[in-house]
This record gives sequence, structure tokens and C-alpha cells, in this order.
Amino acid sequence: MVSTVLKKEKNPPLYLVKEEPNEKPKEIAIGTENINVFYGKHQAIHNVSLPFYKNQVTALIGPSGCGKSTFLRSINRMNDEIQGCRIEGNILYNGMNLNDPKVNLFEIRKNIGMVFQRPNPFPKSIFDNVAFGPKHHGQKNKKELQEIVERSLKKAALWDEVKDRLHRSALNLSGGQQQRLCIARAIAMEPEVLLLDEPASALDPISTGKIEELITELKNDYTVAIVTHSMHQAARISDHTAFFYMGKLVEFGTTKDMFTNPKQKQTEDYISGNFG
Ligand SMILES: Nc1ncnc2c1ncn2[C@@H]1O[C@H](COP(=O)(O)OP(=O)(O)OP(=O)(O)O)[C@@H](O)[C@H]1O
Repeated sequence: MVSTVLKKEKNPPLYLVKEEPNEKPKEIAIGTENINVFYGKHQAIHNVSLPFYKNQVTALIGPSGCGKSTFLRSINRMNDEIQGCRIEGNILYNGMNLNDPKVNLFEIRKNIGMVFQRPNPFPKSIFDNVAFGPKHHGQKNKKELQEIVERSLKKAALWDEVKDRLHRSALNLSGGQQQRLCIARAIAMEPEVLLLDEPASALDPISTGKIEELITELKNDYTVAIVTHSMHQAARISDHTAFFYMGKLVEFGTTKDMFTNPKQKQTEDYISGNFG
């Protein structure tokens, strides 16, 4: 006789979490070791060690002011641009410590690209925006530049929309297109790592959807770290999630574990909206 077990109907899940990442050996593309960041006397980041796995998306989440952007900016030394900001600790990449003052900042930012919250295209043509980085790194060959521009715009899922107006101003593009252009501009440098600081927060839902789809595609070629306020977004697109609170890393794990079985009470409170 076949017996049927009636399972109690569960509440619908809060977040649609993407499936577990492929269980391939996890190579670390870049990692931080005991990072502390200070703005003058104020310590914004406390002792954060975090791996970023190759070809995976890692989401940095946490309440406003917890230090997500500060931490993200330390990875490619963008905080160096802020007066009074000091970083301690190691940023390990290809056997180097990027936090060594001797490391060339130009090279760091070539390999570790960054896209900010507000799209910030240069007041130049679409073509010149994408070609800007390679030109400054010495690429003068016109044909090569054309190829780089086309390849980068294709990877940023923008080519079809702009291929007939490459020499018109980038400022006439929509906000969502401008943000994909900024991603194309970062990709043109052929980085290994892409740091995205709330790249969709200024965009409408359709453009946000396009950026999310794009990030999922980009991880085939790049390692992606993304700061997001949207936990739905983190759940949808990331493989790993790091939860920050008051400048400290509270928990890090696969996105599935973090959203379905968080280990720390603070993480659970935050993702279930019972924070504060
Ligand atoms: N340029 C700066 N100068 C001085 N303090 C700063 C600077 N930028 C950030 N801070 C401080 O560092 C702490 C962390 O800020 P940060 O912007 O990194 O947090 P966040 O988690 O990214 O916040 P949000 O989600 O609101 O963007 C805050 O206390 C903030 O006031």
C-alpha cells in the first residue's frame, strides 16, 4: 500500500534565491585580509577578511552607513582619492598586496574596474567613452579601438541600441543605457574584477532588470562584487553574500545559506526586515 505523507504547507519564501553556485573548486580572484579603514579618527571598517571567488557574484549587504561602499572602494584603492582616509590590511591579488603603496594605481584600476551608483559617462561620444581607457593605456590602432568598443558594448548588452549612433553624445542616452555604457567603459579595460556600487539604485525597474541580467552574464568573464540595498536583488543575482553591520563583517556564505539558513541572529533579523 502506498502511503501519502501530507506535508504542512510552508509560508511562501520571502526571497527568490538563485540556486547554489556550481560546486567547482572555488578559486579566489581577490581577497582581503584584516582590512581596517579610517576616515580621520573614525574607524569605518573593522578587520574585514573576505574572499571573492572567481567568476562568481558576491553581494555586500547591510543597513545604511555600515561601510559597504567604503569596503568596496578599498578593494581598488579608490579610497586613496578621499583626503584623510587610511587603509590598513592586505588586499591579495595575483600574489601581490594591492595595499602596498608601491603598487601602481593605474594598473590596479585597469584590472579591477568600478561602476558607481549614478551613471557618470564623460561628456563625449559613446565611442569615445568606451575607447577612453584603452587610449589612455596606449592603444592607438583605430581598428583595434573599434573592435574593443564593439566587443565591450556587446558584452554590456548595449550594442544593438547604440550601434547606429556611436559618435553622438553619451549624455543623450537614458539612465539605464548610460549605466550599461559605464559598464562597457569598465569592460573595455579587460579587467578581471568588477566592483559595482549599487549600479541599479538610480534606475527604473525595466533598466534594473537589464542590469541584473547583464551581471549574471558578466560573471562568465569576470568576478563581480556588488553593493546593493535590495535584498531581492542580492538573492536573485549573487552566489555569495556578505552581511555588514557597523563596519564589521557579521556573516559571509553562499547566498542560499544566508537567505534560507543564516547563522547569526543579526543576519536573520536584517533579511527578515526585523532590524533595529
Ligand atoms: N568621505 C567620507 N568621509 C568621512 N566619513 C565617511 C566618508 N564616506 C563614508 N564615511 C563614513 O563611513 C561610514 C560608512 O559609510 P559607507 O558610505 O561606506 O556606508 P554604506 O554601508 O555604503 O552606506 P549606504 O548604504 O548608505 O551607501 C559612515 O559612518 C559614513 O558616515
